[in-house]
Amino acid sequence: MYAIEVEKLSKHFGKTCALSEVDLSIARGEMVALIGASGSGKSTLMRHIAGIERGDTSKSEIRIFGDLLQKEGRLAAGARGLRGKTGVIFQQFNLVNRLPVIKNVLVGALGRVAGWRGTLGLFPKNEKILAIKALKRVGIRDIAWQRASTLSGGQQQRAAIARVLLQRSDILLADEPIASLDPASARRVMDVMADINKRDAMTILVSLHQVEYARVYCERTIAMRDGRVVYDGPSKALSNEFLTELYGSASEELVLPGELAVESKPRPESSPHRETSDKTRKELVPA
Ligand SMILES: Nc1ncnc2c1ncn2[C@@H]1O[C@H](COP(=O)(O)OP(=O)(O)OP(=O)(O)O)[C@@H](O)[C@H]1O
Repeated sequence: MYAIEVEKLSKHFGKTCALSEVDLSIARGEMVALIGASGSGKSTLMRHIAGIERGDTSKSEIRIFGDLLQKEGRLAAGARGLRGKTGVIFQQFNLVNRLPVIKNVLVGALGRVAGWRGTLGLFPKNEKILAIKALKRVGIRDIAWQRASTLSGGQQQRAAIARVLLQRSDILLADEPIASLDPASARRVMDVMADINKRDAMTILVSLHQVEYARVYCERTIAMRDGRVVYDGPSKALSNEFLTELYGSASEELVLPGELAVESKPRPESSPHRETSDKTRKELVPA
């Protein structure tokens, strides 16, 4: 059973072709990287899979766990329900800054809480307990009552992941979640996602600017260029030379600057990844 199936998806914004006949399928429980230079269509593709954008009216289809999300530019009748299966995190703007972290996480439970209670922020005790558990899971239990505006970028992303946990989504679409983070924070966020993928079998599609993270955390990478899928296969095959073949000089954008000091380090108990062997998993430390 595929978690995500995209068939012949095209999208134009005026004369700009953002997606051109994209075909892909992602199995339940996979963690797949989506890479591509700026403007290659990654965010647009994610928004379509999340059901917040509609494709062109050409012959296209998106299915979530076999159920139709959109077809030929129209959202399906069951699209609303399917959206609930998908949690989304972005590079920025994930949290309401003036609210404490726990309230931001509790937003994930809104679908289960009566409308008026949710509006007033009156969440039942069991949901609060679940929110605390989710924060513990992502390693930021101790800042549950801090205002979101005071969190570092990495902590904000982990809070956003906790919200997706509370939402009980089956799919996580993470749109450049580590683009503005320092390497250590980026690794922690990737570790948390890898852990959720492994232990909860959550299907994850994560767009990344730097291919090094794809090689370490995702067995499979889908690479896009100018709205098309130009590679779909093992991440380990994406050598810098191959990237140059795919992207020409734009490949520089996809590789961390400078030589990487690659050192093997035993991974923490809480952050293994099912599909990444100890041999291939390396610490990424810019030299
Ligand atoms: N709402 C929009 N209106 C007009 N053009 C858009 C819109 N959204 C995306 N585009 C265009 O579609 C193309 C693909 O954009 P998209 O944001 O999907 O790329 P991306 O790979 O996510 O880029 P980045 O890595 O910079 O976020 C770009 O040319 C972009 O300018």
